[in-house]
Amino acid sequence: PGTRFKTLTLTQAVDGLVVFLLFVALIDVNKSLGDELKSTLDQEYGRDRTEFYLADVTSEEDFKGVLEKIVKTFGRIDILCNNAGIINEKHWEKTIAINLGGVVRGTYLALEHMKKENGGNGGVIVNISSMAGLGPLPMAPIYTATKHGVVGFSRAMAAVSKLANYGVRINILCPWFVKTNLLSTMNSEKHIGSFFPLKGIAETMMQNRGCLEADVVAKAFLVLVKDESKNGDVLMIDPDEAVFVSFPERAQDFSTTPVSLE
Ligand SMILES: NC(=O)C1=CN([C@@H]2O[C@H](COP(=O)(O)OP(=O)(O)OC[C@H]3O[C@@H](n4cnc5c(N)ncnc54)[C@H](O)[C@@H]3O)[C@@H](O)[C@H]2O)C=CC1
Ligand SMILES: CCCCCC(=O)CC\C=C/C=C/C=C/[C@@H](O)[C@@H](O)CCCC(=O)O
Repeated sequence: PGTRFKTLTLTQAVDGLVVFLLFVALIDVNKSLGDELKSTLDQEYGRDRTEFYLADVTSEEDFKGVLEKIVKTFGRIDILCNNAGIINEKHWEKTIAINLGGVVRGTYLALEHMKKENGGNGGVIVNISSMAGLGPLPMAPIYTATKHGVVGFSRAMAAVSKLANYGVRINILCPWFVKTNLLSTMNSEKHIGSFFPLKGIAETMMQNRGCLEADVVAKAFLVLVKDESKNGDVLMIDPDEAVFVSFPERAQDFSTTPVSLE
């Protein structure tokens, strides 16, 4: 949902994905972006390989209805990518509703169709977080919070799926800065609000280490889709490497410094 890379980069980005899959459903709240993307993919792969569905991931009715339409038409959901995301530190409730609420909703709704106890075929869900989901970005505390939430929620749901034998793997992708429309919103006070004076931090990070192309992110996505040993795994990708992140098994296993409460 909100699975949207720039038209050119999406064609490159999901090259392997569309070839790999029988059918790709594109879900987005932006009709013009969705129609444009479908048109590009039709030219690349033929008119019967993708379909665009207009939906707002913050709407239970929209999202539920679209997934039901997709399952009715194609019989199943094998892979879901919860990708919709924005940066808006001013209207932070909207950011939470999309970046975290949309991922929760998409995960729960898809599991109803995918989990084996419901007669589903199992499959894999990949939730798109960010490296800001692993370490705070000072210019975007709400964005940071939503991306940390995506990591925590998805890791917990992966444990649920394993314990409940859903047959659905749930993994997390944490990219560095990527050349997409989202980055343009970083430079506007309208989106960053009172943290706008700190935007130089992100600019310096990009100057020092560059930006990823969307097709590289898509290759990392396919690792999480194809490696059936991965469930609850967090793949971090930056301009130098793609690495699986290790977390302590328990909260108390983090490196700690004792404090006397006397
Ligand atoms: N661009 C970057 O530097 C990075 C992006 N990400 C994450 O990647 C994901 C994709 O973002 P990008 O492709 O970079 O940005 P983008 O702005 O190009 O794509 C986001 C898509 O989500 C859609 N969307 C927004 N609100 C929606 C809603 N309520 N319902 C349905 N669709 C909605 C937009 O219409 C757009 O097509 C986001 O979750 C973002 O946080 C993670 C790390 C870095
Ligand atoms: C608000 C902009 C979000 C843009 C889209 C992204 O999700 C990009 C995230 C990319 C990298 C995030 C890295 C975070 C690193 C933190 O652990 C910390 O190292 C940042 C410290 C920044 C500083 O003070 O130098």
